[in-house]
Amino acid sequence: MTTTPTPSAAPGGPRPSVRSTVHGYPRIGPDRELKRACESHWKGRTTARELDAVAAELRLGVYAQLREAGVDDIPSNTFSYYDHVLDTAVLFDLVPSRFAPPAAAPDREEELRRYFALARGEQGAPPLEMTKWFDTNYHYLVPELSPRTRPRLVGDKPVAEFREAAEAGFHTRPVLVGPLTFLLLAKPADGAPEGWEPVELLDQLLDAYAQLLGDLRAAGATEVQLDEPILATDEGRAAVGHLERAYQRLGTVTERPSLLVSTYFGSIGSAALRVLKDSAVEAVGLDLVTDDEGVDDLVRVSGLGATRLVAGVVEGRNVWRTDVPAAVAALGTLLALTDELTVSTSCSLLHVPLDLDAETSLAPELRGALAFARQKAQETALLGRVLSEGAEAEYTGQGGVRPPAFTDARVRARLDALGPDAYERPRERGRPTDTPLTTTTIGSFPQTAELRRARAAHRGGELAEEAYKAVLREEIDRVIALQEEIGLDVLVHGEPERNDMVQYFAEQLEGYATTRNGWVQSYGSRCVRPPVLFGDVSRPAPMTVEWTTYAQSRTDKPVKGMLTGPVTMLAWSFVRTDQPLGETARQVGLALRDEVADLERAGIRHIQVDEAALRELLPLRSEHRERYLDWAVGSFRLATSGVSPSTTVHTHMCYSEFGLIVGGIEALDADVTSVEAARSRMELVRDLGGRGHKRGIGPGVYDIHSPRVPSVEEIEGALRLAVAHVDAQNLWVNPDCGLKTRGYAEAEQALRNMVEAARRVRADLA
Ligand code: MET
Ligand SMILES: [Zn+2]
Repeated sequence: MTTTPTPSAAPGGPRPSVRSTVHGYPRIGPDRELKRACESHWKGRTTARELDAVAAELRLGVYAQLREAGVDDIPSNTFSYYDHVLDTAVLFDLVPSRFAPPAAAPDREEELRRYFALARGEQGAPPLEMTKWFDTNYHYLVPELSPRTRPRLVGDKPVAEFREAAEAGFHTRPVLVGPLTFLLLAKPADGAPEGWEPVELLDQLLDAYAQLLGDLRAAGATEVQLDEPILATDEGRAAVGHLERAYQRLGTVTERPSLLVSTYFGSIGSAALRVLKDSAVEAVGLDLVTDDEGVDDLVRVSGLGATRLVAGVVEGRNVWRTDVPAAVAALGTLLALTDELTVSTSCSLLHVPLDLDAETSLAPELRGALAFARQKAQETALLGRVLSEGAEAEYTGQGGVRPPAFTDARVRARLDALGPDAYERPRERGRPTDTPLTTTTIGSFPQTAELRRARAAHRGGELAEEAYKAVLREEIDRVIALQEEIGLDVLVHGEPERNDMVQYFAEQLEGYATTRNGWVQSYGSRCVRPPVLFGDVSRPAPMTVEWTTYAQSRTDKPVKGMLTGPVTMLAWSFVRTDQPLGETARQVGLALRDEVADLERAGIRHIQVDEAALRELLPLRSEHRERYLDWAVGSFRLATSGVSPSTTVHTHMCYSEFGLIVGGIEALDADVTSVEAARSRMELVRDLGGRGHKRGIGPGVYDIHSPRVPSVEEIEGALRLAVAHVDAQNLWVNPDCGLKTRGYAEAEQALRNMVEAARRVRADLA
């Protein structure tokens, strides 16, 4: 390997002083301690003090780990019991009125109870809505604001955590959600006047932030980080006026720490960058990984001058090792565009697992290409040392992160040989059924404790393969019998063999690896283990045929096969970055196409390919969307277009805000599309109806996210609304998502009510 000469601001001059930091760090603990501690507190098994003690230990563990990694500037207030946006709302007293106000002097028990009630709901008060944090799989709680909301500083979490760290010997940089991002992510509360927007509270909120900055300074903080990822979206970029006002105001606070405005998940454009450069803000953090435009923006504003650049060159939300020589070279270019530089991650490390050292069973070649949060912290520290101390010797051998063995010539040859007809089904293919309002479900049935135990025992080697399979077959028998008895039209096998809709397939596909301990927070105490898509993907053997055909053998009614689509397989995995995502999606599409063909050959007439995450991966900026939808749709069509015209292709999505991708949904060309519509009053049905959608549509008629059983009348109402917009022959009747998180008692009753409602509406049509 060739060693890149270490750059310095002035060739031959003194080395620049470059520091290192990270924007944030995983909070869940090495062994998901936070999950366990929260869940046992919710069950009433531990006191607030006991929970607080676990949390304090986790925080100090993070600081110690970052120091040990060699990171110079350590962030604090990156911890949260549930979500950092929720923390911000509570900090500034932005709590909807349906939650009882706190007692005059609430004790800690009461304080935490109220906090978790916002996240999880309580008697008579449903929780705040939860939605995806930008284009990640982390979910935040959406603040509800109205013109009557009065932001004021009522909490001290950032100050308390700063002090706690200081007492333990760590001088930290408190991290706050920035005011602009907070307001643009909030929504108007029910009853707010039409057209009113939360950003109208900006000035009042800034006063509260100003007070907080003063408090932090008084506690000894010298720098504060304000996260403004909203600037990577169209909406944020359009709000430069507000941005200017916000940082103008915060800049004038007399006794304050210096301000780092950190942006991530994409470039922010030169207009926003110029505003920040010209403001009183001392440092700006830029994501230089997600797209190529960050450096261009810097050039366009002629560099940052005296404003310090916190350069996000270490990828914060994927798991690949940094190509250190390439990063050193990139940082060299940046040194010409700023007087002062700090090396950082592209975003918070919240989105990657904690420590690669906890993985013992990954193949060594793959392991050598990976870095989790702790390793990424070490990388930023190393980059800082290389630039300021010339520690080149430390990184010999840290380039070339991807061994060539991960490519598969057969996969590439097969894809190259495909013509355009591989992506097309005939336009004329008749109706999937003769009945209007065909009833079905989305795929999974309740995952009982017994099933989970059997799966764990099978994994642990205590339950032999055949015995495990017998348990699964028994479960399928029961699910099929139940559906027949309830009177559903298109049945499913219930997915009892799947731990997770992505991991199940990742375990069986070539090119994918799964981790033992690679947990990442998804929401609250819920963590997921995204698999790693590292190489060319192919399907060595059928993945679902055994279970689907077994189910079909138990009934005369059609059984629908269930697969997870290419985009969702990518969205909920860590994906290789050495080729465009679209290319990787096509490989997954091809592997699924093989599975679809095998299902069809085995006599399965309905095949569903779930694209639950189609909306999630939609680029944050509209200019990138057409290209995305192009490859997303292409990979789905590759997976599904090999079937005969008489096979019914279904797809499923679980979001309600589809406005932006209605065209994409149409382009998938599925025969039946089921969507989450229960909570959005069938807006999508109207949208599609308005566009003259010709294929089947199954707007979810009830919300499976709640244990509540919907009444027949309620479902009937939803269906009557739907038939007003969609031809009844095209209307399918189903819940809004899979039933795996529900119990049998409620799932069964809800399905009975659903089938009865469909019968009533059908009878009226006749
Ligand atoms: N087929 C899957 C299920 O029913 C789809 C879930 S979408 C998150 O569980
Ligand atoms: Zn779903």
